[in-house]
Amino acid sequence: MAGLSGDQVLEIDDKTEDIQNNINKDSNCDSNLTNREVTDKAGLVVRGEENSNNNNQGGERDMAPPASNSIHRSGSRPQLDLSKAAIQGSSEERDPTILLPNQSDDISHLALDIGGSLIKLVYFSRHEDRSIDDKRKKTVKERLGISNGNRRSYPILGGRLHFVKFETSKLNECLDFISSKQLHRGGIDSHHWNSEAPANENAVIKKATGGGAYKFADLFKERLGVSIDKEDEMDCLVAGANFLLKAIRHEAFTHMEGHKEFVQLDHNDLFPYLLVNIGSGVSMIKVDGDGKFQRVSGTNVGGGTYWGLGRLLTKCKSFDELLELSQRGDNRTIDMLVGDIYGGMDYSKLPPSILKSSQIGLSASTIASSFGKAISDKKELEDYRPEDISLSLLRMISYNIGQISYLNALRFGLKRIFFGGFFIRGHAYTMDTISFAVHFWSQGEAQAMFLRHEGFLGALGAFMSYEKHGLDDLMVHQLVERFPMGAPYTGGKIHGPPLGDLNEKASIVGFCDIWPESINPLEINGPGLGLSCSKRISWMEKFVLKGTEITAPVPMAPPGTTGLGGFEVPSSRGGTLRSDASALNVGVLHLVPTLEVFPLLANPKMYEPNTIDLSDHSELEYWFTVLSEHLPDLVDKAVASEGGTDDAKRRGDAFARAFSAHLARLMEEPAAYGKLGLANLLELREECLREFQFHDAYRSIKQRENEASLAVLPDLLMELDCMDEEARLLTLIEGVLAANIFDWGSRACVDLYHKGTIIEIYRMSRNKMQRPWRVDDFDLFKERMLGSEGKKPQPHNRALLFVDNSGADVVLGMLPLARELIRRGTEVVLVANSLPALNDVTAMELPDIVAEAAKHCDILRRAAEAGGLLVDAMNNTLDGSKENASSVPLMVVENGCGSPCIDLRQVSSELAAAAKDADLIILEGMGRALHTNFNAQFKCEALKLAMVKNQRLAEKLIKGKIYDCVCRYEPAN
Ligand SMILES: CC(C)(COP(=O)(O)O)[C@@H](O)C(=O)NCCC(=O)O
Ligand SMILES: [Mn+2]
Repeated sequence: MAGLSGDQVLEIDDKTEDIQNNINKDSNCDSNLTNREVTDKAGLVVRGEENSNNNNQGGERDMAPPASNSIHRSGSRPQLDLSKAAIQGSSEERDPTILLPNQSDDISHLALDIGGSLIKLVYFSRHEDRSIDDKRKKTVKERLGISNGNRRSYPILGGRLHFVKFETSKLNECLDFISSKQLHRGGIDSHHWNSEAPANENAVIKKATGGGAYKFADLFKERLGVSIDKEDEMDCLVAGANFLLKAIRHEAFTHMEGHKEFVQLDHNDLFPYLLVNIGSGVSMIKVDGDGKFQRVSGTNVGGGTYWGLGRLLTKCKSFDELLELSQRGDNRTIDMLVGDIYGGMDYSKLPPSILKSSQIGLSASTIASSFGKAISDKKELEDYRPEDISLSLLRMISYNIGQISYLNALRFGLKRIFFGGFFIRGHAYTMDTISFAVHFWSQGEAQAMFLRHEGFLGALGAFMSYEKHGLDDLMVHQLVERFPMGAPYTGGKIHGPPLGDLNEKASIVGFCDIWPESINPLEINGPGLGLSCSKRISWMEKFVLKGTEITAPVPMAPPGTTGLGGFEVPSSRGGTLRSDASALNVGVLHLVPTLEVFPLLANPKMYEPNTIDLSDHSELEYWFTVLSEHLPDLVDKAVASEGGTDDAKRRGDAFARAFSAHLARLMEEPAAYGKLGLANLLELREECLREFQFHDAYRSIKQRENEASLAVLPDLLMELDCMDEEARLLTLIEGVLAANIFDWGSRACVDLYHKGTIIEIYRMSRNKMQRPWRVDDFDLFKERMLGSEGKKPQPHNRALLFVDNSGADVVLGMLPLARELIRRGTEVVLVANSLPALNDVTAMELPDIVAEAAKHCDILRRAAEAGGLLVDAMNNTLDGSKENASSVPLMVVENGCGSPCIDLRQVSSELAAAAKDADLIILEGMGRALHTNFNAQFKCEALKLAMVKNQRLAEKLIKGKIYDCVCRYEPAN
């Protein structure tokens, strides 16, 4: 099959002479472009070592973006600064956007659920939109018919929803937290949460639910000057559950025998359901719709019973300790089992003369009576192991709740039962036990489902009770969940007193719990926490130290004996309980009202972006290893991109630890953060980099490759123009495939770059482009483009080109292809990332690249002018042509993501609008066309182009080998 073998590629260093061919090997043109000239023109050698040496000498500083590019977050309190406020656009518009040029801080809002054992906090931080409404955007908006009028008013441009909890006994820590984040300010009246803070702070009202909203109201007033507006607990639970079930894709899951599976819910068929909230006590609520519910039952035997009795019987100091203890327990020592009564025999195996009904089917290990053995044993409390007591209690309570729940579901004919409340704590054994009881009593007819945000239903509901926040009608695709470093380890713990020096760092508890999302880590010792410390840099040292303590959560030793003696044996033995059992599996919810489902997906409900299934453990292990091995190199690049300073090195180190910890966590529990695909892992890496303030690790590499490629573009275009249509189309597609080799995310490719210049590699790659490619639908595509038997087909109306990498990939691959389409009368929209990811080109960078290319090409220039990409229209035509007639436009839109892959369920509104009139999609690169969307079906024609730069993927996906190519053409669905 076609493609470069590893050996062939390795010849580059020795055989530079072999690649003296011109870019177009078949060209009849008398190109005078020699390899030497190319290299000189480009002036570039991309040998990795030379690169990083330069970087380490601080050579990159020049390339650093202007300061305004970095996200500024002041630690001081957000107060709206209305000075110089102005209406953007027409003031006659219905909800005109008001620009606050001097407003720089987040705006936060808070709701609480103050329960008997835990305080749950949901708070929202909103960022003012500081994106520049540049000319490109304006023209694109005009062309695509996007107006500000359809922008929602609340929240103006989204924000983030955070979830934190505290033990109620540590209320003061909670108050400190609220105070340090200034969450008690902002929002005056209880209805309009987006009203701004009044001068008189005493008027500030916060929504709260749970008993503590009454009990601690005075304390809130005294300490924070906040009045508590009490919300009905049931109302809140239901509102919270409804919001989660409708708005979060991977919220509900089943948990049977240690296996977690996310449930795809049909939002139109959600009601009715039974909501079982297990807090200190248990409420069972029949939910028929938004705000329509009835508390149908409950039980006083709940989480409080487990914790209360458990504390008395075992002397445990915390709920989590008690839960942990249960994992080493054996309940047979204390529970009376069927076998104990029947001499070790299953009830069903008793002789028929004794067995009245063989239908009961109780096994010898079934618990006949919880704690029943304690009656006959002549033992005292001290004679029982606390571990066994804890397990026996846990099973007793969980089974009981499962059973009562099922009976209530049966009573009202409800198909679905959702369990929430902090009793569950993501504890595998508890969930298995409840699931088992539901399954057992319903004889498999009913299934228990659990919620990832189990403990936050009430707090979320209280939050929803602020009117007009616009969250109630948010859709799944408008929410992006992110897992900052703090999230998996959130314990809601607050820092101790101000830190003097590094020796005190060990005393910080939960250091990483609260900084990443709303406090600029660089200011962690600054005013953000109300702490003052002159050693500004010390936070990172502390983090790094703390990071070494953050090992992957270690599973407890399997109890071995646990589990025997149930109705049957739940096979999950709580092995997934982490050492920090209170840790949350929830991230920060980013609310992005501008995200939309890509309108050209043939079947959005069935769409699954990921091609590789990471629930296959060997697959997960492989990608885990690949990403771990990439890490040192990535850290080098990231640190170099920030000038190689000591601060950058420390951040690089912390990033490596954070990302490794995430990987380890996911290896242990792949579904911890929702359903996991390769795209999520690759995105997590980019997010993690951003979290540590590395905004564009490959910036200088991208710039150099762009310059080198732009230098040879005119020659390439000249050669192309000498070809006939058919040869040109083939050369263009070859060009895209060949240039896709410039991928800094692939180990094999990076090794290659150490052996040659980009131009050498590019030529080599092109010369190896023999057809047929491993997946080769070129002839079909050619027929669609050029027609057959003399019939000229209708050109496409609009093509969306999802571009991938900077440098040769976009300049020598995708731009010439775009030019060909434009030449045929097709509007072209280049779709690029909103944020950097590896060496992918971004929508911000593209206009400059296009402008540079347009200097040498009239077709591109006219199209770019028409698409608003050229700010100053050039007067001189370069090819002497007088064709000044208007051209079809070339536009650039952002895709809404910052990852090497793309999930088409969540794209920018710009892209969704551009898709409206599109009849051709070209997806390019491994990330966008193979890892994701390889199997995606579209309503319009689709061309998927990529070079496979990973041996394993090549074997799995196309039964080929590394450097094989994919050209998949699919007609409209
Ligand atoms: C990150 C990538 C998807 C980027 O590929 P691209 O979309 O640029 O073609 C790809 O480089 C990749 O899958 N890399 C990891 C595997 C490896 O090192 O082989
Ligand atoms: Mn890429």
